[in-house]
Amino acid sequence: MILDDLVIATKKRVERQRQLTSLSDLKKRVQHDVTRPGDEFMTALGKPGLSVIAEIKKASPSKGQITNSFDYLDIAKKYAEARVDAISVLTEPEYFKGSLDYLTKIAAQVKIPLLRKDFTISEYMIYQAKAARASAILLIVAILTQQQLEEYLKLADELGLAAIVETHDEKEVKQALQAGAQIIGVNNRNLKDFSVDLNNSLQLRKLVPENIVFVAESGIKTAQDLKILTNANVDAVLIGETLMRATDKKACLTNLLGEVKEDES
Ligand SMILES: O=C(O)c1ccccc1NCC(=O)[C@H](O)[C@H](O)COP(=O)(O)O
Repeated sequence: MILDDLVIATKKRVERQRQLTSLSDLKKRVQHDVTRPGDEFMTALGKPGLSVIAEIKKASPSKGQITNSFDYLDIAKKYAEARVDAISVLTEPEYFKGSLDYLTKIAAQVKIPLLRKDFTISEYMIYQAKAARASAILLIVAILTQQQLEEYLKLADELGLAAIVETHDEKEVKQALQAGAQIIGVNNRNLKDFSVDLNNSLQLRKLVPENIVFVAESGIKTAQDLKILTNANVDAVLIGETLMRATDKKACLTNLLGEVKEDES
């Protein structure tokens, strides 16, 4: 499965990075940083009404290269102008053509909570996220043991970072809740065959208590999709490809959110 390949590639990448910057050096870099950007991320996603996390990604395993026009700073500024609630930045280089450097540079210019979207497999990557000025990290249940999930949630909290705990099915939602996740994401993309089904979010929403922030991820393309998810009491949506392919990102967001905003007002 693609997740296995992503984990192997990530382990190799982190090993190479450790040769350049040790974990103890990374820890020193963040030791005096007492900010808690995760709190803003949490507030942004949990506010009344539907919140939007807009994603910045150049490529993906399911779609290959998504766009040739990839001025990530300009895209982040456009998202900020459109008043999205948070931005997700792919930092995985091999399959998504991302970079942690993109996140650091965006954080320096755009004052919106940032999710480091990567395949977190070690505490090293959580310290990296803090040093890069992320507000939140992604923890994918399918690639972690229960013990890792709990330890990484605790470490993220100690560093003032929020965490989206990503799930795909009922069993994983239960694992996320048991680990104490405060934000649960449901990925609508089946990572075995890449098919997308919004019903996955609709079904699993029922298993997540109201006090936990619920994020629907992947395959969101139309205003009707957003309306359905809003009616199902989803707190936030993560939208990638649809926005990356839009030449006018602000107009695309306005169109997507049109009916939802009308209903909220
Ligand atoms: O998108 C993929 O091909 C993919 C494959 C393997 C692991 C993760 C993958 N995608 C990451 C994501 O979760 C999406 O980037 C995110 O949910 C946005 O999805 P979309 O709006 O469909 O671009």
